[in-house]
This record gives sequence, structure tokens and C-alpha cells, in this order.
Amino acid sequence: MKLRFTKMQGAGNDFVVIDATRERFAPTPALLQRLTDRRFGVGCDQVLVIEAASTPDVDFDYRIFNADGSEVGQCGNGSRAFALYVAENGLSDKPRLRVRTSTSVIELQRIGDNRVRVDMGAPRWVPEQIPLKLAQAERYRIDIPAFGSVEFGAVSMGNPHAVIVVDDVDGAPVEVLGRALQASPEFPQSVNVGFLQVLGRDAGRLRVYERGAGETLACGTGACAAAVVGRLWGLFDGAVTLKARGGDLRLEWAGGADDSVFMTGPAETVFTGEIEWQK
Ligand SMILES: N[C@H](CCC[C@H](N)C(=O)O)C(=O)O
Repeated sequence: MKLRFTKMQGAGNDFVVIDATRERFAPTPALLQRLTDRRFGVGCDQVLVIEAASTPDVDFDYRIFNADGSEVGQCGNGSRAFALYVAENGLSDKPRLRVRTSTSVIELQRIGDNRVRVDMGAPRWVPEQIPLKLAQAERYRIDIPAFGSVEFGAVSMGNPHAVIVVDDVDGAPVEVLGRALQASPEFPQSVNVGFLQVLGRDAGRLRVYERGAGETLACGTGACAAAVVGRLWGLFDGAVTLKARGGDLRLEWAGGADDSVFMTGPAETVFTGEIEWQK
């Protein structure tokens, strides 16, 4: 049977997007592998699945699968692609969309041909909500062989993030230290590891070694987490532009525990295609 998909990207974080209702899509491990593998399949960091709303308070449900097939609770760059897909395919003409993932409800608003502003909800830093098996702190430390005591901030945006402040992201040991933190027992569901270089009170550079995908060219929830940790550590003011390798993201957070983080950035459709698939 044929499976139609749309290849999209947001700041270089790339996606295969599927309208589950139209395609009667059921995510099996083998099919996810076919969609994510960059050699033997289509290739992407995440597969985004658009489903009919499961409750009347939202417009759609939103499922996210990493390149390794793991299903997760949030994808910030993906949410912008989601909004563009819905508009381009006539799934809704509402200017604002409420969308539910397995861990969050977010609100998407297109603000230009290929720019979307997302209410990503409030950050969660209670360790049990991240999850992180350490006593709650503003600054955490874990001893990592070959790196010694590693200091980081930790927050959930519906998925777990650790943020390490570095002097130079280009020289940061992104993969080795990212993998080591992901393997730490303190992160029982692994973690997305951000490396943040502060450029000023309203600017920084960010690289993220993502759970289930490795280093991506940008990570939307990682940018939200870095903006929150940067503000909690007194490094940033209310709004910050974070430069990822694939593009820039704009983050705004008023700083209150219940205040949403707003993320604004690009989204683009790259191509549409279909694969032949045996159920
Ligand atoms: N790797 C993440 C999911 C994708 C997040 C990222 N692509 C974004 O834009 O937020 C996780 O396992 O929680």
C-alpha cells in the first residue's frame, strides 16, 4: 500500500509529517525505521503524526517519534511544521491551533508565510516532572568520567532537558558528553543535552545532542530549556535569540513558574512523496 508523506524542516531540524487520518497510518517499528533512516529510507530527525483531536478542547492530537523509533512528548521545531502543514493542506483555517501531545497542550500561530509562534506552555523544573533523580536545585552536578563534575540546569518542556553553559559551542564535546549524560542513572528516561554559549543578555548560541536522534541542527524545546535556564541563572533577560546551526529561534519567557515560554521560528515544506509499504 502507498503511504503519502511531507518532508519538512524547522531551522534545519527535519521531519517526515504524516496525516494519520488520511493515510490510516499505524506507526510500527519497521515503518518508522523506513521513514527515519537516511540511507535505506526517507530520512529525518523525527516523524510527526497529525491525528484527529482526542478531546474537544484541542484541534488536533500530535504524536512525535524520534529517529530511533522512541515516542516522545514534545517537539518544538516540529510544532511549527505541524502548523504549516495544517494550513497548506487545508486541515483547518483557524489562525490559532491548540494541539495535544502525550505530555502537553500547546498553541500554534502562523505569523507569516513560513514563521510560526508557539505557546510551548510553562517550564517544569520539579525533578519528578523532568524526570531527574536528584534533589531539586537551580544548578545540578553529576560526576562524569573524563569530565569530572559537570554542572547543568534541568527543565522539562514536556520532554527532559539538561543545559550546560560553555565558553564556545564549536569546541564543546557535544556527542561524548551528551551521550554520557543520557546514560546517567539520574536521567531515568534519558535526556536532551543542550550546550549554551552566552553572547549577551538577549543572545546565545546553542547545540543540542537530542535523545533518540543525536545532534540535530536545531532543537526547539532545547532552545526553550536553554532560555529558561539562562534566565534562572541570571544570564538572560526576558527575550533571547538563540542561534542554532540550522537557524535562529526567538524565545520569550516572563520568568514566572506558570508563565509560558513562547518560541518563534521558521517552518518549511521541502517536498512531498510516497512510499510503497506492506502493512
Ligand atoms: N529528541 C526529543 C524530541 C524532539 C525535540 C526537538 N526536535 C524539538 O524541536 O523540540 C526528545 O526525545 O525529547
